[in-house]
Amino acid sequence: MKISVIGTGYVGLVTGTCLAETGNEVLCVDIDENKVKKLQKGEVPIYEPHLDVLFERNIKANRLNFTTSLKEGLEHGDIIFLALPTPEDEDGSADLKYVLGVSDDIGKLIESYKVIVDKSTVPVGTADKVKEVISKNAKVDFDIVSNPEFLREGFAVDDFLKPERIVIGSSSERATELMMKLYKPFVRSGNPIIVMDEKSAELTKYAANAFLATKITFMNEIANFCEIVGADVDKVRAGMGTDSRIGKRFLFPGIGYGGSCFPKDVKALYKSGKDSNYDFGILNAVIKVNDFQKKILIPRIKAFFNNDLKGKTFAIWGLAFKPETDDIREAPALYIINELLQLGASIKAFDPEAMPNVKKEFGDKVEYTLNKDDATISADALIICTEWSMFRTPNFEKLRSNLKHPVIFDGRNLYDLEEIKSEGFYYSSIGRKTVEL
Ligand SMILES: NC(=O)C1=CN([C@@H]2O[C@H](COP(=O)(O)OP(=O)(O)OC[C@H]3O[C@@H](n4cnc5c(N)ncnc54)[C@H](O)[C@@H]3O)[C@@H](O)[C@H]2O)C=CC1
Ligand SMILES: O=C(O)[C@H]1O[C@H](OP(=O)(O)OP(=O)(O)OC[C@H]2O[C@@H](n3ccc(=O)[nH]c3=O)[C@H](O)[C@@H]2O)[C@H](O)[C@@H](O)[C@@H]1O
Repeated sequence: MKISVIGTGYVGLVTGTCLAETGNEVLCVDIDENKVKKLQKGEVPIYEPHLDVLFERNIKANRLNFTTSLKEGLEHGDIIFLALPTPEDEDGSADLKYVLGVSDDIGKLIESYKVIVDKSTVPVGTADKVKEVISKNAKVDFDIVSNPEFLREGFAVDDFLKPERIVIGSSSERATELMMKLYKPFVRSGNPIIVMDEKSAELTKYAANAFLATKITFMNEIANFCEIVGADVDKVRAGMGTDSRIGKRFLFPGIGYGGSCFPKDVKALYKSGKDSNYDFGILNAVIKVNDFQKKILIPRIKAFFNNDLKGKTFAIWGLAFKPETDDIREAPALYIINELLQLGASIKAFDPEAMPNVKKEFGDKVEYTLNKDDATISADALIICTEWSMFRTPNFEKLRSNLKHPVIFDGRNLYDLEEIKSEGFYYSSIGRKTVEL
């Protein structure tokens, strides 16, 4: 089939590449000329495991192409995916200017029947708005489909190629049929394509993200309470997660959820509720707790150093909002770095993928090191913000000799308490007893 994807961010690029992989002819459109030039040369602008291999294969097969021309994109595809940003607006709602702006152009440019598929995360009612905007100028038939994307960064290719489910919101038989045909190769494993109305599809996406963010936040509060009463959250997690109604996944406490989606989507759903005179009390609490959790290590670090961080140096391991990505949007590490810099401390940071992105934001205010060990040389303490595998088994002897004090603040609970005690570290983690020196 002939497919166009408008927007070559995370979702657009993965969607375009994976749809080309199943034999479709894909043309991706982006407004960013530099990005398109790089993509045309075969450069993948994001770090995402396995994407490069698929990308190269499909470019070589001439099934995957890029342009800056929306007109060209609309001429090419029978199905047009919108993978445009829906960032947080000032009042917390999802900003629809990209989606509705492109829709307006689509209305003016389409010359034959098209299925316009919204893959961006958008509030309930957006499909109707898109339809209205396109209808203003369109001289031909078109259908709107809401097809939210559930991929996780770091596992995006696998999630797209082998989805647990595909949600299609459509009220047109013709469009639904085309979408079913397009997605057939992706559901060989028997996982379902769930067809519903557009509004339910739009809400499914927000409900899924908000539920997962709530699950994490609930565990963060349980972890905080564990510390107060002397329980161990790892044990509580194991005890809870084995109940299949609860499940083991997304129960890991830490320094708050980050990323390009959970923070903005929870806020957008809360705001949608408010706009409909519904007070999502639970989401309000999730937002507040997560803001608190992101900085939970700061008072501990201050207390350890007698409230005087001026002139102290901290090593930070992990800057990305989670492992296997270079994405730093809403990463807890950024909040911690900001606070520490304001308190007069210096930072030596290491992340296997995200350092160039952090450099764009913090410039030379942060020192970036070539490897994890260099970050710890002469630092007063180590702070762990992202659970990259390479941080799980450090050479503790080297770490002790590099650091000025054998002190670790771990926002991701990487180490066993007994082991770290026998290695002679002060160790503060989340929801577990502090190991004293
Ligand atoms: N990043 C993720 O893991 C996931 C994101 N989503 C949702 O998907 C949507 C897109 O997210 P990302 O891919 O992360 O966005 P992104 O911000 O990484 O990329 C968006 C792309 O759209 C391009 N763009 C902006 N205006 C344009 C225009 N007028 N014409 C053509 N291109 C234009 C930008 O240049 C950029 O390359 C959002 O609604 C997001 O919530 C959904 C699931 C996963
Ligand atoms: O809409 C989106 O963009 C996507 O948002 C999330 O995916 P992603 O943001 O890539 O990352 P997650 O793996 O969900 O992690 C989000 C945050 O939660 C944190 N987290 C996750 C799991 C956990 O147990 N504990 C925890 O603190 C992570 O560290 C990270 O900061 C969802 O998992 C995807 O299904 C969804 O498509």
